Amino acid sequence: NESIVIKGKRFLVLKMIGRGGSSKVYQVLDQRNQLFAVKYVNLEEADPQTVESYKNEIEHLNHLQQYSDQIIKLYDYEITNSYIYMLMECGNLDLNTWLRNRKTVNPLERKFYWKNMLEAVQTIHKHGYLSICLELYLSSSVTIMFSKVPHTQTLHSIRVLLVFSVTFLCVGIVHSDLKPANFVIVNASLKLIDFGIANRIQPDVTSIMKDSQVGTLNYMPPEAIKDTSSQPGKASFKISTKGDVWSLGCIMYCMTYGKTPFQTITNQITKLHAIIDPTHEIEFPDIAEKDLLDVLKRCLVRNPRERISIAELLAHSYLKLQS
Ligand SMILES: CN1CCC(Oc2ccc(-c3[nH]nc4cccc(OCC5CCCCC5)c34)cc2)CC1
Repeated sequence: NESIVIKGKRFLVLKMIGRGGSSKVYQVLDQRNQLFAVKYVNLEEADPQTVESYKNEIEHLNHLQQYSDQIIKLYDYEITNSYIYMLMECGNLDLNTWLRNRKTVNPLERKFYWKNMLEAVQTIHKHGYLSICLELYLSSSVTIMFSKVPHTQTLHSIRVLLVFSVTFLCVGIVHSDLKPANFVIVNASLKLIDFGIANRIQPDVTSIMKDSQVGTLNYMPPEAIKDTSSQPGKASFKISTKGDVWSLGCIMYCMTYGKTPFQTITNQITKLHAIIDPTHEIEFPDIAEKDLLDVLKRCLVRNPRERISIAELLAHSYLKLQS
């Protein structure tokens, strides 16, 4: 077996976990026989935008470590002009594979995984770009308030910061491509492994397209399809945190009914129309857990403004541990 050296530490490669265009994820052992996941990105053929997207993802992942245990741990990383190595926490199984292998889901396990997913997504919404820039703006304006600099200079710099923060307000701080393959089971809880910034990672070559869920429409919110203002590949400001609520609702729908709401529609165009068509009623077969039924119905509301929020979902009676 080959080995990898990251920041002077040697790791033994056990197997490849998954691969994307220019990236691969390996399961490795360190000298103390600790298990890690290493994400390797080959930058030789990567264009500057791709390189930037990876650096962006590392920055985000590094920044979010401190806020929640539901974000995969990033222990170290090494960036050169030709490659990136990210030393991360290794999970047992991604949620997509887990869902495919499980016919029935234990209701308590489902409830626990739901809480983990909500906490992970709330973390990237709360501590994404938006809050960094607001914190910057607020802290700087407070310092200016108490400093002795002449007013004209002060007002000018507040204006600059205001423009800066408003611009960031428009740039999505949401994942906007959530699906089960973005979550991994580590011991008994779910953790988010990427933020939809860098290119997709598929499982190892043996598993074909369907496993990696790359480009699946099954979790896409209606507003992302209707949003004509965004060019392909551009983060559109119309996508809000509510888009992630729709995607999480689709994941939970799958954990409840064994399939996503529009999975039976195989033609991709027909599927897109169904997702945005208000007359296409999503079926909610009756289940014992009435609270869960309510959660699903409130997540899968086509109008993002009427859709339930992450904060309301975390306060929802479904997550109370009475049952
Ligand atoms: C199909 N087969 C795959 C291996 C194994 O499942 C996983 C094990 C570990 C993990 C993982 N841990 N830390 C991880 C840190 C980053 C990325 C990670 O995966 C990336 C990508 C791997 C393919 C599936 C989608 C996620 C990471 C993830 C899947 C068993 C099922």
